Amino acid sequence: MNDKKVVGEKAVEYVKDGMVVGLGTGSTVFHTISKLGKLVEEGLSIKGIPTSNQTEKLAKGVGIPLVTFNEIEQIDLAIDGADEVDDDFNLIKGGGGALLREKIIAKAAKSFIVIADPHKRVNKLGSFPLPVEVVPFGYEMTMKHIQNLGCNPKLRQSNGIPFLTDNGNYIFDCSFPIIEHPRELEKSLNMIPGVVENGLFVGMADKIITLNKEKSIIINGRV
Ligand SMILES: O=C[C@H](O)[C@H](O)[C@H](O)COP(=O)(O)O
Repeated sequence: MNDKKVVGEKAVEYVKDGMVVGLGTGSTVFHTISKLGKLVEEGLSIKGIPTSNQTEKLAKGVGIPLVTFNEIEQIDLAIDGADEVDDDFNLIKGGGGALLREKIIAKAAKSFIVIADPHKRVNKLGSFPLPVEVVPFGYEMTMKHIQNLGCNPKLRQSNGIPFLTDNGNYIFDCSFPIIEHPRELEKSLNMIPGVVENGLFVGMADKIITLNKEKSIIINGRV
């Protein structure tokens, strides 16, 4: 059984005719987007707004009509994966480098559903290095300020050169000890000049779709 496929396809049940849907990035939401493409083919009428160039390409490929922010009033629902999910619905995202657009879209959505295979579930965030997007200008100095918050930042590389996000920025993957206070850390990071955004999503997710040990689907909703 493909856990990512199971949770990814389950999320499709929340998509209704006429909705504007925020389309996340990654290997879990791949299954959501593929399934939505099939439903569009069968007559479902939705508009998608992608969180990355990769997702834009995928969504176009499966026939989902896309919109941009200047064409819509609001996003009804955003669906996305995560790198870590804690018991309080806090997330680490950005393993694929799409965290900035993902956060903009999650924030704009009336409802935000996170799909996570069981490996993503943790008691406390921090085993997965936290992605932090920074502008290239002065990144060496930005790195020192990030480091002062108590982590070991590594500049993400791709084929021997710095990885570039869809926004033309760099990513530091920051190994913290366990993150005890995600809200505070999220704010402190974003106070550093040069930091564009970080992968902590605190208090944003409304629903987590995952699997339990027996591989049954569980859906946790914020009360
Ligand atoms: O930048 C990438 C995103 O935050 C992804 O949603 C996250 O990395 C999870 O990806 P996957 O579903 O491939 O594990």
